[in-house]
Amino acid sequence: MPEQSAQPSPARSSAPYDALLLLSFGGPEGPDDVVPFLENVTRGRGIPRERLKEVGRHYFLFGGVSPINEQNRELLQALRKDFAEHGLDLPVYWGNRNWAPYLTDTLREMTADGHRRVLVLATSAYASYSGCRQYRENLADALAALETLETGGLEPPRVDKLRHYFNHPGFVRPMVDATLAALAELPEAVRAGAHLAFTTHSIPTAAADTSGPPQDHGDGGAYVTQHLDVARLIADAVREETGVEHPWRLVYQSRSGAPHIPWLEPDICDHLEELHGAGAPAAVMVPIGFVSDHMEVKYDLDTEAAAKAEELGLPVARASTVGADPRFAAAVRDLVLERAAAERFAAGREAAAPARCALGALGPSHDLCPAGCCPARAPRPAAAGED
Ligand SMILES: CC1=C(CCC(=O)O)c2cc3nc(cc4[nH]c(cc5[nH]c(cc1n2)c(C)c5CCC(=O)O)c(CCC(=O)O)c4C)C(CCC(=O)O)=C3C
Ligand SMILES: [Fe+2]
Repeated sequence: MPEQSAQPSPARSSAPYDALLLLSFGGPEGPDDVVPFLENVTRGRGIPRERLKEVGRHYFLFGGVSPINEQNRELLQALRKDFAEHGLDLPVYWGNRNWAPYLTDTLREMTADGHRRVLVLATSAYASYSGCRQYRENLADALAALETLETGGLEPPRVDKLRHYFNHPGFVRPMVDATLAALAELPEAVRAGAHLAFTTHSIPTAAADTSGPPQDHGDGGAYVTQHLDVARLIADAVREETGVEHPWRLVYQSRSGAPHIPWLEPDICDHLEELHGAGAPAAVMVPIGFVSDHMEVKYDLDTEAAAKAEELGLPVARASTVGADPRFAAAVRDLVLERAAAERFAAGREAAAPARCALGALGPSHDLCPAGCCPARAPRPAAAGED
């Protein structure tokens, strides 16, 4: 049998989907963008003014430019390249929640281009209100806005969201390599004793406890459980590779909100202090909570936490994020084909349910967020879920 054919085999078809939307946070691209961007992010969410000034300062330190948009452009190219090389004929668009190109504009363009079934890849790998439902709420808002906008009389497309990919090997393996590379940056004398500090965005403990489907609620919810699973997977893989058992812990960064509201702890800076106090010779910071090296990584880790480590005299290195790694692009292709096959199976157009790739103890995440998944404090319409 010939290996190649002009048409992708049914197993490699993305039908019924006709486009992929890369949906991200967005970030400012110059000094004049910073304040309007922060207004977009915080609209109606009561972030203290002091915190906003502080966050604005972080952006101004970098000329008002967040690295996130450039990284999404790179990911877009990586996805298009991977799809083209594997005969997957699926156009890829890009839209953001908080900055241009805005989600609503991109969805309008997709509608005008005739797309009827759109699959969404969010640049957030885990469950939580901020990392999942808020993206779904913004999708619902954008779809509602399309109804009142000039779309040439076209109905907005039907939108589905890819499942959480925190435990997909194409997300985990690049982080294993990045952790090994960061360990290699440390002076040899302290390398074997280095602690691994896996970091993610702190969120209110109330939001963590209600993250994921209702059966996962409580005790940090799916958010903490999923991060712990990824951290353990990376620590295990590093031990296998180096033969060294590096002590590790999941810690948090980038907290905001009022001081009297409990958020996930410890903060990375406090953790570095504690490590130093306990005689740890070095640490590697591994930002598993983020898909790319955006501002949270460049400022909160590379600037603030690095300064703390310097002050302590603790050697640290920081592992890079997955970004536009070709293995991640391939993982997205795998997830697209899996979801497309699942939709065809559900519609009775495919004989078997697709295989679903996942590492670790938790198994593949759900396709459709069930009712009560990562609830908002004030319920709002959200797309691509059961409620
Ligand atoms: C879980 C999570 C992720 C990871 C998942 C994902 O990637 O989505 C994430 C990503 C990001 N967060 C980002 C920026 C900001 N997040 C803020 C505020 C907040 N984030 C929260 C959580 C998360 N955030 C929360 C609970 C808040 C407070 C309340 C609220 O506002 O909901 C604020 C307001 C000021 C502040 O409070 O710091 C800003 C400016 C950027 C862009 C960076 C760039 O420009 O390079 C990115 C990728
Ligand atoms: Fe954030």
